[in-house]
Amino acid sequence: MIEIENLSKHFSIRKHHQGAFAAWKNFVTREATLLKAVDDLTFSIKKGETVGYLGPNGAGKSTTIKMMSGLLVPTSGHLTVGGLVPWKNRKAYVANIGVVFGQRTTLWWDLPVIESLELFRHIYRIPAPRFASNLKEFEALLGLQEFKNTPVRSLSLGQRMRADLCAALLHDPQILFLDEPTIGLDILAKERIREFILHVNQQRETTVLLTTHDLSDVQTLCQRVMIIDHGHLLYDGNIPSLQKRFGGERELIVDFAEPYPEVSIPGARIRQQDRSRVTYTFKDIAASELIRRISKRFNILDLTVKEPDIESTIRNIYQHDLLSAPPV
Ligand SMILES: Nc1ncnc2c1ncn2[C@@H]1O[C@H](COP(=O)(O)OP(=O)(O)OP(=O)(O)O)[C@@H](O)[C@H]1O
Repeated sequence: MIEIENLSKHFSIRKHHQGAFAAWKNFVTREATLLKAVDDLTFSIKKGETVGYLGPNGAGKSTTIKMMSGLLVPTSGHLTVGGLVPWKNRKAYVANIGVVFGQRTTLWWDLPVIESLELFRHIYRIPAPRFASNLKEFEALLGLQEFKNTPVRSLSLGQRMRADLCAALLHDPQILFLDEPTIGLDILAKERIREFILHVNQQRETTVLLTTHDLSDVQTLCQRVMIIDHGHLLYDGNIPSLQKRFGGERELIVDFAEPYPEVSIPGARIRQQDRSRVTYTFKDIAASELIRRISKRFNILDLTVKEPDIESTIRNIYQHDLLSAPPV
């Protein structure tokens, strides 16, 4: 569905010197440096996949999405989406994609939501029955009724995002690009949007590429994650493998039948001991083996195993540059 090979986007940035002489020098020499926002990227995405596209600020995520949606032309490399080149076959291409940028709306600011949606019907030449049935379905799922006659400028952020999602999908695109679709939303609004994206992916087999800094979006929606930084692809795989490779330690909380004075176990560290409750941390040993070792020596009342959360795994990767070399 999406094929990307050796894709790069470089920006030429003018150097800025301070002062009048420097400004003159700037003007005369037009000194520039090259910023490699996306650098030699290769990957492909199959129909129906939901992929989380992650990376720290400035990593090159939006630049990639802009190229994929045809808003930017690459410096070099190959990119096709559904067999089309996004910035060449514009008309045929936009019929195939839906785009939502969390930071800005594609709707008409002064028009009521429903009139904006009607305009999309004309722009995309959506047949009337198709438009009506899609609108009915999306209205119900996104709860648009309560604000469909309100001008876009007066909507809350969560309402605006719901209206934007509806607008992006009315023409039945096969691919949906989402750039920070839940940014700034409260937990309930986020949940509603995630449920809607899942529904669309499952019922219509829409391919979804999602950039977000909210990792619970990724956990709920994505079977696959790609991590980029400095324009390079650093990781491409699923969340469990990422956790296994870069996750922190797991925790085993044990409630003993009585307080034992010495509860050390080979393969685990004691993080906390509070009378008969002990918290162990472990990484290179199976939980079942650890439990076996403990139960051999002590009487146990209760056990809980806690996985490291994805948030701390990703933080660990960014902070320690764990993926910088060699690339996967
Ligand atoms: N039009 C442009 N001209 C010059 N530099 C640009 C332009 N667009 C993006 N950049 C630079 O390219 C790099 C990648 O930016 P991009 O917006 O793709 O990052 P991002 O991963 O989406 O970041 P964020 O999570 O902060 O949105 C940044 O250093 C940015 O300043």
